[in-house]
Amino acid sequence: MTTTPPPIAHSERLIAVVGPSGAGKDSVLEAWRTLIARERSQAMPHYAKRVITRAADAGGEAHEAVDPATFHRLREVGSFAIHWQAHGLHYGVRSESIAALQEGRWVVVNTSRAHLPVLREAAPGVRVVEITAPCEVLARRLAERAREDVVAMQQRLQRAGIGVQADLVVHNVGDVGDAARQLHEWWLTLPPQGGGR
Ligand SMILES: Nc1ncnc2c1ncn2[C@@H]1O[C@H](COP(=O)(O)OP(=O)(O)OP(=O)(O)O)[C@@H](O)[C@H]1O
Ligand SMILES: O=P(O)(O)OC[C@H]1O[C@H](OP(=O)(O)O)[C@H](O)[C@@H]1O
Repeated sequence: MTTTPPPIAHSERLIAVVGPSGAGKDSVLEAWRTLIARERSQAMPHYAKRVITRAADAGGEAHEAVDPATFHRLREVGSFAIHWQAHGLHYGVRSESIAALQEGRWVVVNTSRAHLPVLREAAPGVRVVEITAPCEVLARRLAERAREDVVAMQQRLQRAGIGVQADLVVHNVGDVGDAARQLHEWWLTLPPQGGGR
């Protein structure tokens, strides 16, 4: 039996970061975190950790690695506020990972473009940030990152065209710090979080 994720309260402070594989979602979020840390007056948004059926040592973000059986069990008992599937992997965000929304804090989740319609149903206030780059740039970055094999990279590139309606589009083609700055400037136009910025 598959459980439908419950509605997400206070979703107006949820930021969904999406974009094609290799666009630099993780990199821009990391650069944004560094930027905010430098400007100490600003409270950090909460970055939601992901549960993924991918090996812990696969590289990239620090995710919670689980096997498929564990993932399905967690999903069936309703542990996830958000969950989706892509690239043959399962992804989930535990309810406690977005609990900061209840305190009026901003919560950032790196999620899937294909899953956005479902997420918008559960979280009508969600703000969507698309991070993107041209196809040839994606191909080069995926090859350089070398986290996936060639077939998996091709499959990721084939999804590059999935369209999104976003509140902010960041073209991450130059310095990653510039992309993070664009995201930051946009975030500063939004209502401050509980406890201020
Ligand atoms: N502005 C940039 N300039 C040069 N390289 C970049 C830039 N942004 C990201 N990269 C590099 O591109 C690769 C992909 O970046 P990253 O893993 O952040 O993308 P992603 O969108 O999170 O991808 P995925 O969805 O596959 O996890 C990484 O090796 C990263 O170091
Ligand atoms: O192609 P779409 O549906 O946008 O997204 C698919 C998935 O690919 C990326 O995952 P990863 O970080 O590369 O594992 C995204 O974060 C998302 O979870």
